[in-house]
Amino acid sequence: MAAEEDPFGAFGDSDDDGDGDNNVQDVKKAQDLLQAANTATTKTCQTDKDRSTTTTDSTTPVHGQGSGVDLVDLTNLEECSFPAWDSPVYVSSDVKLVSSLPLFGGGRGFVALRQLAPGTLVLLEEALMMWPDEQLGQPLSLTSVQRLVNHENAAKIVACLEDFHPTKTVVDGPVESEFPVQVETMMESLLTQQQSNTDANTTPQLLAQIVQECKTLQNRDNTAISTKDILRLLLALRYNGLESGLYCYVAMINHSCQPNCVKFLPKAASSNTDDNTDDFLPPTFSEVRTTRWVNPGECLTISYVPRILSHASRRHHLWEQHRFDIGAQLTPSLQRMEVVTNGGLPPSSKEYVDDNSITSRIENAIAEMDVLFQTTKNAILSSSSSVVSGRKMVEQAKALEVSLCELFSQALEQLQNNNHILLIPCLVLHLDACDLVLQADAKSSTTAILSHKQRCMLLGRMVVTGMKLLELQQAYWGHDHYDVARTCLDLSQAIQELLSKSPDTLYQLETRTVSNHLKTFRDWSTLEHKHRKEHERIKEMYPRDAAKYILKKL
Ligand SMILES: C[S@@+](CC[C@H](N)C(=O)[O-])C[C@H]1O[C@@H](n2cnc3c(N)ncnc32)[C@H](O)[C@@H]1O
Repeated sequence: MAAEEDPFGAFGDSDDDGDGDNNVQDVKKAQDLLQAANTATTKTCQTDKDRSTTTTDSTTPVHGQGSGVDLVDLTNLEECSFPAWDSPVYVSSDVKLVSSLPLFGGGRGFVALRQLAPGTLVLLEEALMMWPDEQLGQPLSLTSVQRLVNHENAAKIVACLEDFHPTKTVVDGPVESEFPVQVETMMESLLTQQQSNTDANTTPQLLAQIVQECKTLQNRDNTAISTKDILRLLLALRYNGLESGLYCYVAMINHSCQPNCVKFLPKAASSNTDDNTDDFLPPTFSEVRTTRWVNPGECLTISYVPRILSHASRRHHLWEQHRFDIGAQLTPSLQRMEVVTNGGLPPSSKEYVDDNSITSRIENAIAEMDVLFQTTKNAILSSSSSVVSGRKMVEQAKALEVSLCELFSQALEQLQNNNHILLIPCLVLHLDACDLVLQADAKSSTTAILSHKQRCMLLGRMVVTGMKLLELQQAYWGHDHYDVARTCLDLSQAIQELLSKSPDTLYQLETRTVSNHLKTFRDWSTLEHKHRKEHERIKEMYPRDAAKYILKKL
């Protein structure tokens, strides 16, 4: 399943927008507002577009890493439409769904017709089907297809899925080109698996049972649903499903390793709301926004890979799940962020990942630390606020923070590239762990458990980590991504507290690690102001109101 992201938690604060939408009459009016919001964003932001260089090679994608295609010729577009699909709630008039991309795998995709500013809402869509809770995080299997065919909207979903890649026509059609052969091989291997496997999710009995359960359903050409159709449904789910569920139009967005869009997790849109759920999207709705400037003729892309991974792991994951190969080549900006030790790229293969490679070992360590972080965080958030448990929680969070410092140093030592992409998740985890120590401390009932000195040292480490993280995120995502906003906020808050409590801590950082230009109170205060403004600037580029206006009027 392709990845989705938590958008609005990113800004680190809940914002009360004094609503004022009572006069909005209908969806049309709402769409005008949306257009206006997007236009306003375009006008006001001083973004990557205004900078002399952009770090992502957005207009010159290497096959499979960009959208899989170079810039599309806008004079020769074949628009595509799907009669079985309902129109999305909103699709920007500045993008077009086309059917003529030189891509294996359906050849369809969204293309920008005009330049799009970062944060532009391009698509708002209701899920065709959300996964049940027990499916979340689990690989899609025949059990998922069984749930689908028993869904209250099964007839509609099955009809819509006929247009998903690989389409029924491709599966049933003659094997003429390289691509259908690939699909054919996948179908055969699914069939062999289900015949030989003793796993309850793939047994022939289950397949036969699903065919029985489909008796009231049929293909669009009125034929009965066969074993082959069920396997095709499984393949279509695997190639097109997202973490939370199934969407038609979102599924038309192709993959890039440095994508220009993000699909927001529907639940995340409401997870930030303690008090006013009305302000957010219902969980079945989902939106796609740009995260950087997109040029006319560029394909809209998201990342199908769930986390930041090395090239070797991305390549294997994309092949395993989506059956396309991003190849061994990298764009120049990604190349800089992927080389290790002697300046070479770790060898990659679509078929397997070498578990002993430096990048694999670091990725495994990051995944383990991530689990530990989540467990510790859950324990802290659910703990009582007595002095004894408060002390214990702070100690646990501190131990985690130290381990994450260690993880970063180890990764840096082994990779020997202080711009490496894998340093990003190490630093994000470290920043989160610092925040957890502060949260645990704030939770303790009476007095703070951290001493003044301990707190200042921790904030100092947050500043160092935040500055490095910001540099890497800007190199990877550009300057207008909402993750950059989150780091700016963390940084400005840590600097602000140190300026008020212990500016000396900052001056000492300056001499040790950070920058030669930061010598005085004024220098740090200017930097704090700059990051705070950056956070506000980027936050403004992702207005939430537009989607809300549209949905309220549906
Ligand atoms: C979710 S669909 C995307 C829409 C698809 N292009 C279509 O026409 O239905 C995923 C499939 O699109 C193709 N695809 C997506 N991104 C690609 C890329 N960067 N390079 C090559 N193929 C890609 C792969 O075949 C993948 O399994």
